[in-house]
Amino acid sequence: MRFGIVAKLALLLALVGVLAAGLTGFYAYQTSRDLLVASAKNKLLTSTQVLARRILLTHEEISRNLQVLARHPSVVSVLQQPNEVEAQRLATLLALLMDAHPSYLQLRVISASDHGLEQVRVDRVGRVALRVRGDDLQEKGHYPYVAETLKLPAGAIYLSRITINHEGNAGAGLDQPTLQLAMPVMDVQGMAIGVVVVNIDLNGMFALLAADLPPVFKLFLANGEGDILVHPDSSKTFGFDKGRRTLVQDEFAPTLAVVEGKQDHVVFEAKTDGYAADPVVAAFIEQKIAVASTENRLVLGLAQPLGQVLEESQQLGKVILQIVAGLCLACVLLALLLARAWTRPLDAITRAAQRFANGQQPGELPLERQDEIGTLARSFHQMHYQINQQLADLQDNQEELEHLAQHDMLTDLPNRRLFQERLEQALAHARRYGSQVCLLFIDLDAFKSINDSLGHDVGDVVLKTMAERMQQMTREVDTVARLGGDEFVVLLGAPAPNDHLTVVADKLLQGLKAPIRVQSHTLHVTASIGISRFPQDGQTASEMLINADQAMYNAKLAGRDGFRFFSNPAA
Ligand SMILES: Nc1nc2c(ncn2[C@@H]2O[C@H](COP(=O)(O)OP(=O)(O)OP(=O)(O)O)[C@@H](O)[C@H]2O)c(=O)[nH]1
Repeated sequence: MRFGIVAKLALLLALVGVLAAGLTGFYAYQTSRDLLVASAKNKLLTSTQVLARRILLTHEEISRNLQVLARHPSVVSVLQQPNEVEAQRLATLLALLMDAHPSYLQLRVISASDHGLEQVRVDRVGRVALRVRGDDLQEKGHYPYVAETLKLPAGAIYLSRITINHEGNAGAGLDQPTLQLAMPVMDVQGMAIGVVVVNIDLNGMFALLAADLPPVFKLFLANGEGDILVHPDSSKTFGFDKGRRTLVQDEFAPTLAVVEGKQDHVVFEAKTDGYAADPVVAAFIEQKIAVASTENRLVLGLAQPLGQVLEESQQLGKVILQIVAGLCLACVLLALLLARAWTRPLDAITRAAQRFANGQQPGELPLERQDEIGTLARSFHQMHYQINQQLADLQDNQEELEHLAQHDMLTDLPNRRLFQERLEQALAHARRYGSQVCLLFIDLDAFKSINDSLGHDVGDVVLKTMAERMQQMTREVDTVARLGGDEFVVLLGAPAPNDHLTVVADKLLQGLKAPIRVQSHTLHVTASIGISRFPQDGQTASEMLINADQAMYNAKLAGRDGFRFFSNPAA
């Protein structure tokens, strides 16, 4: 039972501790996880915005280059009066520009006349830019980047759709994701006489733009309708080129709001469709490009596997788990110690109660405590005191009862019952050791007349006085008893020869008849004594008493105020 309370209390405290530690750990882990995801989303959004800004800057740079070319005298000259010297100078310039910009696949100066004949064209072949000459130059007037650009005002930029380039003379850009930017070239009258066109290697450009992004960041690009143009899984790009559209909003549903222009950005956690096994955290933004074209919106996104984002939280989780385990252990130990400390005073009270139940002293109790345990201890102490007190009273009462059962109420002398016991003991002792027992039977003379003449109260005083005198005149080892009425007996504790007995009886007679003053009366009360001795006058207690009584009766017959020895008539 005692262990039960300790165990239960310890279990309860340990449970509370473990629960608190566990919940704290769980919320710490959950909060760190949420913070990491939120931080990853922020980082992704910022990186996507930086990337979009770079695209804008790249676009502006290309525009500036086209503007430089569109106004370049060599370009105007070649378009107005084609000549080889100027064409070669221009080709060299274009080659230099391509060397400086690795994402430029092709730079061309195309005439507005001659069905849009390519006047000067430089293609990228491997790592070098080479001029294309003669019959390899083609008529491009029917291509939108020529026809549409020629309609633009001076300095305006044409931006093509981003597509897979299937143009016959695309060179290195053939079957590659490409976009074309073009600008009209004006003569002094402001008439468009040709265009300058640059073909951009989309993959190359994005590889450069995204070069300093963390490798775990995956790049996504879609056009304004959501057609995926750049994707970690290249099979999902340019679906429209293969006759089936692959849309970014199909892969990441939250991007629909951006594609539809309802939001300029979204950040979310989502399951991917195959290129990564785990869910990802992603940020997508809309990037507008200031050109007169249907292709003036891009949807740009970056994604990072959630597992990689949470790597740090996994580490933290392990540390938290270790801390929680340590805390739990500490809680259990602390709970045990506390439970033991708290129940120790209760143990002391329980032990005290057990000792008390076994009749021992209860021992120390925590009486000085001011709490409920102290109250319990003090109550127990009080209860212990009262029970002891009652036991003592009971003992006293029992002793008193025993005394009453064995003593005469009036004189407080041993009564007949106690006297009988003592006489039997004395006889047994005498039988064993061959010693003597002497019994003096004393009866007051004419006591009845005192009662009758002076009243019972006076008679009582006489009886008490006689009893006191008998006790005073006998020794401690002797027993004086009142058998009833005015009959007393004296059992001598030590054997005495007959002459000594005579002295004792005489002394008693003399002592008893001394005057007694009661109220206004002076009484002279005598007594008669009969003596019986063991072994000669009787063998049993009743024989001894009867024979002493007989002897006393003889003393009465002889005139009272005297004593007689029992004389066996058969002897
Ligand atoms: N006051 C008083 N009287 C008692 C008590 N017990 C008995 N007596 C009386 O004691 C008297 C005893 O008288 P007895 O011994 O028979 O007669 P007696 O007058 O002494 O005459 P003898 O014995 O022949 O001398 C009776 O009257 C009883 O009523 C008692 O406790 N108190």
